[in-house]
Amino acid sequence: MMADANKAYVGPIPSGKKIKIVFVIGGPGSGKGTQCSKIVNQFGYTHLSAGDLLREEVKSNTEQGTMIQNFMHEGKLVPSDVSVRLLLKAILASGNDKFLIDGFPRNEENREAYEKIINIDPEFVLLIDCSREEMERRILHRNQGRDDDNMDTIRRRFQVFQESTLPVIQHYEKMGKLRRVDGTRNPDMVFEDVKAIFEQLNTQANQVSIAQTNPFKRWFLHLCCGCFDMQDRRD
Ligand SMILES: Nc1ncnc2c1ncn2[C@@H]1O[C@H](COP(=O)(O)OP(=O)(O)OP(=O)(O)O)[C@@H](O)[C@H]1O
Ligand SMILES: Nc1ccn([C@@H]2O[C@H](COP(=O)(O)O)[C@@H](O)[C@H]2O)c(=O)n1
Repeated sequence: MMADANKAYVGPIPSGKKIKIVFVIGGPGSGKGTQCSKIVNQFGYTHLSAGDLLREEVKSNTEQGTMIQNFMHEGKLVPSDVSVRLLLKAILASGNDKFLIDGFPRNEENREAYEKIINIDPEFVLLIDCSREEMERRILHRNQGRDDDNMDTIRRRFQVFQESTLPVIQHYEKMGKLRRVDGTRNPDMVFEDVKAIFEQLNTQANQVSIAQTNPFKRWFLHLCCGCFDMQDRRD
């Protein structure tokens, strides 16, 4: 049997480390990767694409790589412990403390395995909403030589999205964690909405840290927010 590094023990994440996770989900070709690059440039996250990590693993020529290739070729989801361990390994290898996890969780099994193995509550889940016709058109024009960008596999990937990913979306919606953007527009317009969501997260984080560290600034912030409130009411 060939040596298989990914079956080796990985983790856990050191308990004192504060790590921020944002999940980015959406149908195949909805523009997840495209928006993630823009978020990375503007907000300094590390982009981890579950699909890219799996594609890398396929190249490793291991038994696990061949198993993954078979799942991907059919547009099916790879067993969750495999994708979660690849994600964990990538998080541990990175020096960063904030991650966009793109294309994950794709089903309830992914979500449960993540909660068992990584268990860092996502700040929020960004859903890029797009019509099926538009996603299909984009994938067929993508031209990146992906083995799964053919009509048969695309059909299967859409089916997986409908049957397996929608319950995950509903789960996060119930928890108040879902942030939905209309992904049918051009990439810059979509990013305007995405940017506003990340800016809001930064504002909340700043207010929390100010409140935690400095009572004078907390009082000042309270005063300013009060003034802005009054300004809003006057307008
Ligand atoms: N808003 C957009 N408008 C038009 N084309 C787009 C838009 N966003 C992305 N694209 C193009 O559509 C194709 C798919 O985009 P991308 O790879 O970002 O999607 P994805 O959701 O990551 O796909 P997959 O799930 O299949 O990996 C790419 O060729 C990309 O350049
Ligand atoms: N959580 C995941 C993510 C992806 N896969 C497999 O990879 C294929 C391509 O994914 P993209 O996000 O790059 O479109 C996908 O069709 C699955 O076969 C997975 O199993 N689990």
